[in-house]
Amino acid sequence: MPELTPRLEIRDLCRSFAGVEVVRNVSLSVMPGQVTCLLGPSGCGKSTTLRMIAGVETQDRGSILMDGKVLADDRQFTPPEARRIGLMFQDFALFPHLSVAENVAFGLDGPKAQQRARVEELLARVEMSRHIDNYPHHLSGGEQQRVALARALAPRPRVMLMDEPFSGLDNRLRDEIRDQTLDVLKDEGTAVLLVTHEPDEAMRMADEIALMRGGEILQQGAPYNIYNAPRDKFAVAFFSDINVIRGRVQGALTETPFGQFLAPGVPDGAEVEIVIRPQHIGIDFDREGRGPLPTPQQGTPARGVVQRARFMGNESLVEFRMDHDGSILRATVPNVFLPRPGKPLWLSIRRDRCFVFPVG
Ligand SMILES: Nc1ncnc2c1ncn2[C@@H]1O[C@H](COP(=O)(O)OP(=O)(O)OP(=O)(O)O)[C@@H](O)[C@H]1O
Repeated sequence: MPELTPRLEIRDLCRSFAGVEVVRNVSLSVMPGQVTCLLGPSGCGKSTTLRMIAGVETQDRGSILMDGKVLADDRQFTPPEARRIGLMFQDFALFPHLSVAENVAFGLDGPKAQQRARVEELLARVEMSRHIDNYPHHLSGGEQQRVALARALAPRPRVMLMDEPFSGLDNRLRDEIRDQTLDVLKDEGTAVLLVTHEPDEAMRMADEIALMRGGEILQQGAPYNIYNAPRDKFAVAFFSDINVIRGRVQGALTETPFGQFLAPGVPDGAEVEIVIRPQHIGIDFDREGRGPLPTPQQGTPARGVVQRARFMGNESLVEFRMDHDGSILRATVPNVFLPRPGKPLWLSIRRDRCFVFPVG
């Protein structure tokens, strides 16, 4: 039988500071063993949401449940230490005067031998057994982070809350520690709510992403769905650079220099924005002033002149000034191709990879 009760559920959580509502009707649930990322720009209310779940901040309205039981609502309040929630924050430092083993055992009670067994088990999981008797100042940042993970997991929390836990680590190390952390969390079956402002981190870690803006959840779903079926321009732009082409709708279609785009359900005369990621703009050569023939998949190509081309390693980012209106469009192309400024090329837009949104 699948487990149907969410490990963590929050319903209509609200919180204001000085009359400004910074978290508005936030609802989500996390199943055991699932990682949900609260993703959004700085100040959108992610940490406040996490703090309310941890119990270090109280909500104005809404409820927080664990395994179907109320932890906090307008009548009840379970104190933080009784919530069985683990915390891992970027600046959640280890205790400097305690050894690695003592740090990990800090939240444990029960017989010493049992505590020691749990400490050894977790340190082995995070590959830190050889540092068991060392002190935090002997460890690198990544090693400290692994011990912090072991410490947070030691009392077997039902839910783990993580606020930008990897942002103090350099890029290469961060990927490694993220993957390892994820493996350990999955093994333990903990439900994880992770706050980040980095889309790459959310895509890498999350089973579900809750994209936040201005205190509200704008869109929630599997990373694949959020990336490929974004609700609006903000949701597209949060994950990558975007190009925007404007058009006006007539008969559920909008006419542009790149051909027609479908705009189903948009009334005649309304303005739409066609949003396209740089990697989904196709490029073709100029053949004496002519480009490739139109196709249903790519529409009509339009000509632009290379303004700048930057080599980025795996790909090059090429900036074009379009002949038809002087606007700038950006395309990424495989790094084998680095066109010179001044070169005319033809750009086309993949119909299955662009998004058409009504303006306003
Ligand atoms: N204790 C507080 N008193 C007053 N305002 C607060 C308090 N805590 C948070 N805020 C405000 O609430 C808003 C949301 O803050 P929050 O820290 O939740 O955002 P965030 O999305 O986590 O951002 P960041 O990634 O920068 O931490 C911000 O405008 C912040 O200044």
